[in-house]
Amino acid sequence: MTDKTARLEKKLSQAIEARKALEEARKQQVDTLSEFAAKLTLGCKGQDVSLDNLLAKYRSALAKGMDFEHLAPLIENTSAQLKQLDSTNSANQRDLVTHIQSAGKQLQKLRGVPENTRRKLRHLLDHELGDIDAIPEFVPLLDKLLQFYLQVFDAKYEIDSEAQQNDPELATELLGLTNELVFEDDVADEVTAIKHSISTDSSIDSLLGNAIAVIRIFAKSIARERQSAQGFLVSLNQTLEELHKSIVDTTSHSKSINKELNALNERIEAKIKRLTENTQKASSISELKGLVDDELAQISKDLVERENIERRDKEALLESFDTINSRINVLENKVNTYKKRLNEQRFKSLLDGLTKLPNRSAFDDRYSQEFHLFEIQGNDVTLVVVDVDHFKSINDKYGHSAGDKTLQVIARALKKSIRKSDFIARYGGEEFVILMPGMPIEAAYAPLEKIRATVKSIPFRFKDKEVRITISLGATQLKEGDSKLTAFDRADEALYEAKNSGRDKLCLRE
Ligand SMILES: Nc1nc2c(ncn2[C@@H]2O[C@H](COP(=O)(O)OP(=O)(O)OP(=O)(O)O)[C@@H](O)[C@H]2O)c(=O)[nH]1
Repeated sequence: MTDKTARLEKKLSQAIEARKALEEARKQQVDTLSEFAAKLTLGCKGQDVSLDNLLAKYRSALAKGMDFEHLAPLIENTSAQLKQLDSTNSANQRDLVTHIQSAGKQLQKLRGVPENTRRKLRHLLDHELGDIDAIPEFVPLLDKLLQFYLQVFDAKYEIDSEAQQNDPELATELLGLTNELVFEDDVADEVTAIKHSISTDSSIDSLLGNAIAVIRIFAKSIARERQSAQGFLVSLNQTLEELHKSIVDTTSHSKSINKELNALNERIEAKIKRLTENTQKASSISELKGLVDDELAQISKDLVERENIERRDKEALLESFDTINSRINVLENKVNTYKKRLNEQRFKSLLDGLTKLPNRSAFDDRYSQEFHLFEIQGNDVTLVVVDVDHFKSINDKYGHSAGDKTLQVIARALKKSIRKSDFIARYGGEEFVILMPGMPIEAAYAPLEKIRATVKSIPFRFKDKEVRITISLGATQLKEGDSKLTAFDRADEALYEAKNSGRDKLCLRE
């Protein structure tokens, strides 16, 4: 009898141990989830200051191990803030579109716009620009393009004779702007055709049409980018909400199971106590047998019930962790893919689409850094401006794509000829800049001469004719009292001198 009671007590204490282990495992899983949720919030950082603050609070609450009931209001606030951010973005974008459209409507009212251009403009304003969302990095470029459009438009109303209808300067400017934009591969042919048209026809009407075409392609690519960003944020938000719900469900489910188990435990303990008391009180073996049989039957039933509850709890818990885990995996993949895209986009926006060299924005950044270092350390920095000679005639004689190919070949040759520590960028059109930190101008002479000779020795072949292409270079060294602009102007003057003294030359300016 005492044996049976001891066995029951042992079984009970084993059950309690198993329960403890289960709770420990659950605690560990919840800790892992909390850590992951904290990392996830870092993915949303940088969108908005108040959102950043809420996310920081959320992370610190998770780090302190705050339980989910207390986290719930924080999560609700964060979700509300995310929604608000989304509606603010939409409102800003609606404003931008309204401004663009009202400016465009005014333009449409003006007389003298060629019918074809007017039609394209109307389509651009009514459809394409309406579809875009303003991603901050793209706004300045879009703005530049629109300003360019207005500039060409003004030019149209200033011209008074047929002879002035061409404006090569504006054409070069539009070409430069188009070069600054990085387009997806699927529109590469369209962009090449537009660039060709800009460099072969600088009439104002054609420039107006081409400016619209560039804005159209650009707006499309922004809309695409925005859609994918929006899709990502929406699904991130949804998955976070689902995750939150799963965790809250699991927690409340565990709470109710705990209550059930505690009641059952109390019942079992009371029965064991009663059994012990009754065995002592029993006056005959048969009375004792009857009592014990009844009680044991009850206790066994309770223990089976207990096992069932625990099994169900364990299964439900495992199932809910599986769901949470798979949601987290999906989310993690989405976050990684999107981060990769963002990095690519950031990287792309600093590269020149044609030559894949750093573009002018990248140069401006690097030049500021080098200039700053020069101001505090006074080290030697040589700045070089390189320009392809008579490049226009290559376009004119052999076509715009031959011109593009030439720029790519020269860019590769320049890149190969400089040191790892030097920096080269395509500054615009057929112009490149090189920064040579740690290089005094006297020492730069020989390597720059070598670069000039290397380009001259490239065997270009167009229309079965061997063509020699040369470059002119102007170089200067940063000196005390310089600003970025004065130093750049000095290098430009040196280039001008090289051009004026017959091209295919390197000129230095102290
Ligand atoms: N193919 C092609 N041509 C371009 C590109 N960017 C600018 N250009 C052309 O480069 C030419 C530059 O001509 P100019 O500034 O007159 O100079 P140049 O003919 O090189 O003559 P010099 O500099 O005086 O030796 C213009 O005809 C532009 O249309 C481009 O990305 N591709």
